[in-house]
Amino acid sequence: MASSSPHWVAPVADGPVDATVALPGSKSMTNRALILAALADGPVCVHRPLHSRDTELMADALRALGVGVGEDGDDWQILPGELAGPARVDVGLAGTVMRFLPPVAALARGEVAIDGEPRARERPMGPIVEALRALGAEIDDGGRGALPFTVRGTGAVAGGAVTIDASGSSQLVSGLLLAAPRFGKGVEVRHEGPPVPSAPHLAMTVQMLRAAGATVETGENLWRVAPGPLRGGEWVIEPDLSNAAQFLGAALVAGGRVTVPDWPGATTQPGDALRGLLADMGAEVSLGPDGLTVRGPGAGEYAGLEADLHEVGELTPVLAALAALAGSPSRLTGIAHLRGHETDRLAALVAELNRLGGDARELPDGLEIRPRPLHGGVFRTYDDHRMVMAAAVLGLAVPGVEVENPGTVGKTMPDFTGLWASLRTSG
Ligand SMILES: O=C(O)C1=C[C@@H](OP(=O)(O)O)[C@@H](O)[C@H](O)C1
Ligand SMILES: C=C(OP(=O)(O)O)C(=O)O
Repeated sequence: MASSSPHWVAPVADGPVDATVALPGSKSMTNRALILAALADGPVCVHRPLHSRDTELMADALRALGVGVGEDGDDWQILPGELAGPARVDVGLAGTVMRFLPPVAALARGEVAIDGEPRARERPMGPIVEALRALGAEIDDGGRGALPFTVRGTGAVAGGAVTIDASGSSQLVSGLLLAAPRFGKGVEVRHEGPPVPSAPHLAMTVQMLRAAGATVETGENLWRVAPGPLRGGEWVIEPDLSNAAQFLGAALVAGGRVTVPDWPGATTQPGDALRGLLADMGAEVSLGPDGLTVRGPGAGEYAGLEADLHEVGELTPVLAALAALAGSPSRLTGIAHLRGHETDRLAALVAELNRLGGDARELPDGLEIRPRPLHGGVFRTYDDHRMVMAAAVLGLAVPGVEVENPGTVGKTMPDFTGLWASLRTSG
């Protein structure tokens, strides 16, 4: 996202925090609900959706294909229609749009041209393009196996069995599964290759498909979706628990308490793992009627983290910031696939932590971070919303952290700086 917004100086905590922070809806659930609604056989209301760049891009993409997406207050009303091109779809830098939309485009009649930001053209796409072709779709990608490409839909996809290597992104599987009830034969996806990351996101896909009425069977590295209707109705989107990381983390860095209300008792969101991860770092974590409460001791007073984050990779940037301010070293592993995220997150985190005087280094599949006294300076964000969030966490304890292009946080949290300011005043 090209932007020249001025730097944001991340506020330093002037004492322990004592805050309750209500979070916007989950990006992952909102964009799944939009896809399932677009393919449903009746109208759908999505309650408490996330309104952010990634979800607006999804809504616009579906509108371009002929789906009615209207606003009713904060809710989204979806009116499925006949899917048709010609259309142009901009995926921005949204992994969920670039992997979930092409299978829907393949169901449309007509041409759908799909492109995104320069970095989107570098993110893993080849396996889903190949899989869609094997399932009967026609896609012209100029042989690149990447964006941009044009899907030439006939109004139907045959479906059937396909084998892919989804080690680069779980979204390659989720995208195929979400549209599969509308494929003639449904789909059987088999993964072959190094392990697929982000297991909770795959569970979310399966759970939401079933909630919409689809028949889904799963095995080891195997997912089967039967052809059949998806029902209209209602979705209630949970708060985005991955975006809770920086707020709950503030309690560790500044000391004090942070509560996130409406924390679900059971969820497929990977952010739920924060309960265990922050407890491992020495936070006091309790889930009760008021939500999830985390109490922490302050920078330097909590432990580093030794964790395999393969299943919860999107938590890494904030956990890395916490690690840099911990009382002992950290080793975060299982996250080689983060090199294909919004930016190469392993390289970006090492570069920016070390620019502030930190001691971080890349491992083949992760990061090793040794706490050191940090100083202020410019923190580059590489069009990555979670780099802004990581910088904010550092800024609580380090004066003068100047965050470049803070507006990029709007990918999933347009009001991030406003909510961050509420940390210091609410309670
Ligand atoms: O399906 C989803 O909603 C997501 C899956 C994960 O992708 P990867 O498996 O590519 O890491 C995650 O990092 C991303 O933020 C959202
Ligand atoms: C990896 C992420 O996003 P995307 O959906 O673009 O893959 C993320 O939000 O951390």
